[in-house]
Amino acid sequence: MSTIDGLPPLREVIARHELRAKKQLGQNFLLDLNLTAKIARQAGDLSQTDVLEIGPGPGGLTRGLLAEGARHVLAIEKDGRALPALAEIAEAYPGRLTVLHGDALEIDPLVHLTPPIRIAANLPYNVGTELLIRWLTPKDWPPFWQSLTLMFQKEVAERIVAKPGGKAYGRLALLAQWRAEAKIVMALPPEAFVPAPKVHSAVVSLTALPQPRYPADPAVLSRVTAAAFNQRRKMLRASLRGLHPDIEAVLEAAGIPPTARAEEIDLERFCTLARLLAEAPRG
Ligand SMILES: C[S@@+](CC[C@H](N)C(=O)[O-])C[C@H]1O[C@@H](n2cnc3c(N)ncnc32)[C@H](O)[C@@H]1O
Repeated sequence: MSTIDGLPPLREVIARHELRAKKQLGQNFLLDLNLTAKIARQAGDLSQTDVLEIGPGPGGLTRGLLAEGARHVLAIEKDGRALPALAEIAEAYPGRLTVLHGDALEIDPLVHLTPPIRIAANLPYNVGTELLIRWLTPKDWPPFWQSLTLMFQKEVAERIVAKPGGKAYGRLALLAQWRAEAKIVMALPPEAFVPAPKVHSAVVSLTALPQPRYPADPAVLSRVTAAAFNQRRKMLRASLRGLHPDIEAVLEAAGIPPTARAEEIDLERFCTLARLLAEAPRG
């Protein structure tokens, strides 16, 4: 059977390299190359771009990214069993695929990448969320990446793009939307993966904004949103009491009713609150 890139079908690759999915590595593979090419297209024009891919596994998404014209893909994979399959792809795309064997949480990929850089990944959800938070909270902004195209459990994807007023809205939404444009671009049912996970999935696209949507000090904003959402059912005058001796006055100055709860407050008002707290003497 031929495939869109002329390499063997992924089912055959997996069988030949005995890549039985390991649960502890969160392995749910995408084997449909039309689907992986479609995900790769969501990452935008890749022809002049280096792509950082985390967790390539047998290489379904990697092949999608290369077939869609990525200038260079740097793939970091923890499971050594996947390396022979990835080496075959590297051979088919000379000079365009570099594979690093290791834990993406411990490797600094920057030395291997040339800007502009985009990131794409279908990762175990716990690793994905931790990396997302790191990518969204660098020391300086704009970050090293232009866009993130990431597969998440549907419920996590909904938390990233959530607007005020619902259960999904919280720190992750504020963090993502403060300095990036975040949207869900694809929904995938469990059967899209082998083996099928228990949950539905979605691809989230995040494009870095040149500067934050509203000015605020990142550390103060983080402190305010942590305090507000750690006790999300309390009124803000109670949950934020430790941040200022007269928190009610500061809330009112920010246009926030002191009796409101965190999930009712939009990003702009959280940023105003963070600015006022940064100016005011600490309680
Ligand atoms: C959900 S599978 C996806 C594989 C492939 N991208 C696909 O779409 O078919 C997640 C992949 O991430 C790898 N992985 C898990 N934890 C990792 C980590 N900390 N660093 C790098 N890769 C990791 C797994 O071995 C696995 O290959």
